[in-house]
Amino acid sequence: MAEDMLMLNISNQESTDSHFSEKKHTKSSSRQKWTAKKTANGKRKASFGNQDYGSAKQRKLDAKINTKHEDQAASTFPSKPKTSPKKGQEEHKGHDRPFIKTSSLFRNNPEIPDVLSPAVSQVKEKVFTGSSFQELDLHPHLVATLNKVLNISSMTSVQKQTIPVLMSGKDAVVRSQTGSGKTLAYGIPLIQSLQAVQPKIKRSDGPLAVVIVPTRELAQQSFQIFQKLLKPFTWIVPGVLMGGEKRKAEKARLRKGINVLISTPGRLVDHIKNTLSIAFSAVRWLVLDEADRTLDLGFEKDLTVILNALNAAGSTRQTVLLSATLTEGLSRLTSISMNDPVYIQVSDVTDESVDTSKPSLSSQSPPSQQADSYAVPDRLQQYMVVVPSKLRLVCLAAFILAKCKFERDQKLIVFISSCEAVEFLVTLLSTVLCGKSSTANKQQLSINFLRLHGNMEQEERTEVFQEFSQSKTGVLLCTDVAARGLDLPQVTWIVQFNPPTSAAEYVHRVGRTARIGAQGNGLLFLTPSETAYVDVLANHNISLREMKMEDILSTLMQDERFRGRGNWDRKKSAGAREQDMRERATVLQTDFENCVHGSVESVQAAKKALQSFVRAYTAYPSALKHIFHIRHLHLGHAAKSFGLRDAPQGLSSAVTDSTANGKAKKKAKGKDNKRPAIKLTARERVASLIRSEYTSGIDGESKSKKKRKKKKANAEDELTEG
Ligand SMILES: Nc1ncnc2c1ncn2[C@@H]1O[C@H](COP(=O)(O)OP(=O)(O)OP(=O)(O)O)[C@@H](O)[C@H]1O
Repeated sequence: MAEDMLMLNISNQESTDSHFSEKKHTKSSSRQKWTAKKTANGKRKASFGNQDYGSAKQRKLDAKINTKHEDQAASTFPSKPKTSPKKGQEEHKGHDRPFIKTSSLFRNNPEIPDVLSPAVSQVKEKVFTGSSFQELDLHPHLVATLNKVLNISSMTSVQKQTIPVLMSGKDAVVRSQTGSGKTLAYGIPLIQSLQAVQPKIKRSDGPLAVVIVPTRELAQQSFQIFQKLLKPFTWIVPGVLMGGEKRKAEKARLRKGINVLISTPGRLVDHIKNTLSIAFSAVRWLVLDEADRTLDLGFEKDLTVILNALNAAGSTRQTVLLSATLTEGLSRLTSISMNDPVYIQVSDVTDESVDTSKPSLSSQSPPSQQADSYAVPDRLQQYMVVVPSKLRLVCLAAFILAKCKFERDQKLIVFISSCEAVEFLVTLLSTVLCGKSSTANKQQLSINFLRLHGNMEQEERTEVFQEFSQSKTGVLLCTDVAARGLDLPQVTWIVQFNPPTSAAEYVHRVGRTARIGAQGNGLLFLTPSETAYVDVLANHNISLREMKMEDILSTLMQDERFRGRGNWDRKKSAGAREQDMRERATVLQTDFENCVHGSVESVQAAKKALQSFVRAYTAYPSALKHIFHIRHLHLGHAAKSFGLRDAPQGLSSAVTDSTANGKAKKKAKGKDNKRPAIKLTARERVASLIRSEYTSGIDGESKSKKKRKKKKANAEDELTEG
């Protein structure tokens, strides 16, 4: 009887099923926990607890729910044959899966439009030159260090162009593609000049060089490079300051003396304001790496404080700005106390007749030619895939399986728009794909899932950064905190699961692969309503090839863990193959949903992740709002991509219960008093979600805790940090 009622309700419409089924699942799996545990070696590992979430009985119930619900309408999925198994096929011996109908996941999706990436003449840069460092007038110990410690002998194009300019004492604005060796392009002349200072530099001289970088990981990485370069020049001391570290310890190091100071902007400002022992009178070099990011809105203020402090100290200095995407706001960049800078742009030098030893543009004028065109590495293969929202999660999972289970030595970085979504997806993907939550018939699969985002403790961030750097395989899910400057070896794929907020950020994200002449690949996920983003990239001479969603999903045919009950003879027809693929995608989605709905905690985590995704969606700049607008989001479908069976219902009522949504209250008036089934339009729900993210009280937090959280979220803008 109860089950009949359940089926009656779910057959009404998509949005009602989750309410009931969620209850059922929560009850049946109340032992599960969405927790992060410390393992024996001290590392945090996400888990759902240690028991099956899907008993055979439970799965049968799920299937019934799905079946009843899914019979409603024909799929709008393009070119799908309507094939369903005959009655006899429903009982598949030796298999505990109930018969899976695939129409829910593949139904009511928007059409996938044909996407034509406009033809562009991609800007190319030649990475290497045949010139060796010996040609430059460098200290022999520095050349030996490059050869022996860094294993480097010939210069890259950007180094060949930049080092002589900086050695001549000039300021420079340097633009060259990602992974082309910009760090050494400024690092080598900087060390060359400091080692020659007479009398020899002493620790007590304080900073002679200040290097500003946007993120903590990049600060650590740059610091390590300076440590190596300075091996023969032991009297010059490098040091790093960055948010997340203990201020007291940093103060003590500053007091002892740091000659090459590498810092994130926020933390340096902090010390300028609070540490008496920081003196800039000896500063001769100022380097702004990833200069366009460091000068982005919000951090301009910090930079002004830093520049004022340097100027007040009265020292004359050389200033260097570097990035792969120095275009907009260039005049603002150069006007920040640069002295007649030389503009260096390693532009199209695939033409052998171009002399790469000379700056490609007039030394007096900023780059205007190709100013809007970004160079991307020559051996980078760029793809995009159009995936309807509902299918995004299974498609990402299938792609990860394709690379990590069925190919060898693959190392992936997956960019996601918010910390909460990273945190949630890393747990969900590792639990379901690695079979940690599996029923007995599923084998375990070992994929090393890691995460990196700004809400993590610094100690753990450092640990993850190092672990992923050193590993040959694995999947790093991260926010844009890892988009710039990081030199993580052997990354084979960059997946942009959420599109970046600008073409420049696209270039930096994708630039974490195909570095220094290596081969690499990028895959950008777009929904059908986001395909105009391809034109935005084309405006910057970036061209992508299309990968078909079906080709990604077809990986699931190789994975028997996701086989449904249908006994498809795949050799027979394309239709049977497609039906099999859909069935498996549905099984996988069902596994995700069961996993999420297995505990109250995991549902809350999914909701939080969904909210943060929606919030991030509102953060696209106005120039991109015609593509990324919350109006285009289908919340129910987006919810599926977080393993939720529906857009959070509780949330809307929580919103309407509070004063946040007067409109909704009005609608609710006069309806069922006991359980106000408030129906909001999709738009209202999105608006409620955004408004209620920190105020809805869904997690019952105290006001002050929420306030603190909000403050943290604001400070943690994932792009630049203190
Ligand atoms: N001359 C060289 N020969 C061989 N490898 C080099 C050379 N110069 C630098 N590299 C290596 O190339 C890699 C990329 O260098 P680097 O991180 O400086 O690139 P980048 O241009 O700053 O990239 P991004 O724009 O992403 O910050 C590093 O591993 C570095 O050690």
